[in-house]
Amino acid sequence: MARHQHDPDHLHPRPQLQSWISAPGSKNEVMVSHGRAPWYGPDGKNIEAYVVGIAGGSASGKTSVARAILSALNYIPTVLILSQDSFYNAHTDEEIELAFNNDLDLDHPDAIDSSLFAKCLMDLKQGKATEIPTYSFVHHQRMPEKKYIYGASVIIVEGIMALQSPELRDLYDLKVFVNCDSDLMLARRIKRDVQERGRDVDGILDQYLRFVKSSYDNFVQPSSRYADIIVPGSSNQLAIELLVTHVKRQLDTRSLRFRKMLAQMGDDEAEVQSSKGEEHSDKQVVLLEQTNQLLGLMTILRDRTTSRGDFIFYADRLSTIVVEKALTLIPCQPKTVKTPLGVDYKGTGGDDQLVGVSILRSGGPFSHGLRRVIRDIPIGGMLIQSDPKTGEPLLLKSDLPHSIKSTETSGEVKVLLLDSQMGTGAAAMMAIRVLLDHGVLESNIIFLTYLIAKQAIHSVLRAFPSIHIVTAAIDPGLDEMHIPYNRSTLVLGESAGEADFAVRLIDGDLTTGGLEGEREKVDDQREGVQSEKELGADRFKVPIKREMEELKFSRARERRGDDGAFGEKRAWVISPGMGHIGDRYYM
Ligand SMILES: Nc1ncnc2c1ncn2[C@@H]1O[C@H](COP(=O)(O)OP(=O)(O)O)[C@@H](O)[C@H]1O
Ligand SMILES: Nc1ccn([C@@H]2O[C@H](COP(=O)(O)O)[C@@H](O)[C@H]2O)c(=O)n1
Repeated sequence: MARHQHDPDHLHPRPQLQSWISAPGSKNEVMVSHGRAPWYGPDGKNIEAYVVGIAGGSASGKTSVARAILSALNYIPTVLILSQDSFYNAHTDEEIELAFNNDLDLDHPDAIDSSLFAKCLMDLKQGKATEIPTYSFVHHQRMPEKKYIYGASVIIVEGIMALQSPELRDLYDLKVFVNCDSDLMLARRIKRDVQERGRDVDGILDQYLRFVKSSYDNFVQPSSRYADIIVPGSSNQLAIELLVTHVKRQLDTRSLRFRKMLAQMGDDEAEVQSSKGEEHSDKQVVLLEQTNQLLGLMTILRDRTTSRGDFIFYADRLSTIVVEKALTLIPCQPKTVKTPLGVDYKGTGGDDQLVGVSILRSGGPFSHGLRRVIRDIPIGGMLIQSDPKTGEPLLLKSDLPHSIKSTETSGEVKVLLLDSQMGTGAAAMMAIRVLLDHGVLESNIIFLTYLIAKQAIHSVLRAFPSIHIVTAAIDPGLDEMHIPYNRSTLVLGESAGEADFAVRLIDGDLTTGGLEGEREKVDDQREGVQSEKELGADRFKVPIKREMEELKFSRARERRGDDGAFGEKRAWVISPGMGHIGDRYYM
């Protein structure tokens, strides 16, 4: 049974449908819901997205079937409809003129850029980010802008030639053909093309008689032999329900209980490692030298009686030390400058390809440290939080620096990935997976943290053996806890102190009221240091608020004296640890 199917669903508010391509009449749609659960296994390897290919004649009802499936899968975090319409070839001026005279054959398989279509689909299926072209039926032309897409769990492909190319067929998990009466298709097409594509009836009929009909007979209809399921083009609710049941069943077999699996695997592996005497010897982990000065700092940070002001001051101080250490892992470029005396000085320069990515919100303190060391470094954010019921990490949003989002530069970028602590390693793994999906090289990722649970080292390095981890401390314990919560005042993302930014963003009182004000005052005192807001909070604010408006921050309620625990929330906590670093720093 599907993970969320029986959730009475204020926990999973109804997803938003958005059309993501601005060209008129675009059929591409993406459905985004509360967050994306791990799309990879504990080995860090992506589990492929489920792909449904839908073919059928023009106006047979392909898009309508795709949309019906999409709405029926409303508990799946990201479902994408990818239309073949986006992949029409770019045309020359002569071809455009022919098209306006209904003299261009746009119904031949060669009219579609099938290899680009297959490449984009392959990227998405493998969990990678991709860029989709946009096409205008009004201008008969491919548009200059491309659309960045990342993170679909289910992809529904639709197009008249969707089952035509063997390259595309190989990528589908399920092949569907929409079978519709020709007269009905023509009637629908006339109506649609007049209303949506700026055509006149004479032209539509001309084009139909010249190209559309013969293409249907010669290419489209014969491709129905590849279909697993034939769906009628009208009165098709029952067929769609059967289709959806099948897809749901397939998806259920892929669902994971990720964090628990990691915690258990970490335990086993840590035992094996200790028995071999290999604890922490891995050269990928850089533990700061345990000087008296560092131990003194850690003592203050671990002490439950440390005031919030002191906690912030010493956390900031420690983050700069960790950042400085991490920078020693990045090769320097030689750089010659002129001194004020006009003499050459042969020194070194920073790496232009270096960026920071903060796992929000716990990475916030590190962003401050990083900005103190490299003032103008681009810093992106990823909003990852825990599902309160399962403890699984959920990716709510990623806002990455341009150099990571661009396929041209992502292979060169070096990323300092920032989070206050790593408990099970689940949030860290998710963040690393996002970076890899964008083409960042594993060996170019350095994870910076104050504190890491021993087990997390094994979990993360087992999956991603080439990353580096720089930490101030390694703790032995990781305990599963069951924390009571009141359903109407749910706390999210507190497991092991890993990213829990959303909770603050969804509570108007906290973001606009007293506590935020207090934080602002602290930030104001730091010259040249970005506030939490500047570091990404605002960018995440609107969508999170909209999608999760029913969720409230229970701690705030607790402080206000509300009670009524409703259920239990699962969390993994590092021991002896530093407590909930996000809360101690921000609240
Ligand atoms: N099952 C159906 N019953 C009634 N009208 C439908 C049905 N499916 C599609 N249509 C209508 O037919 C037109 C074309 O449908 P669409 O799904 O866009 O076709 P395609 O994607 O195959 O070109 C639309 O106006 C749509 O409302
Ligand atoms: N510039 C273009 C490109 C394509 N067409 C027609 O679109 C039909 C396919 O789209 P459906 O949404 O109907 O599947 C195809 O039959 C082409 O003739 C067009 O008119 N102009």
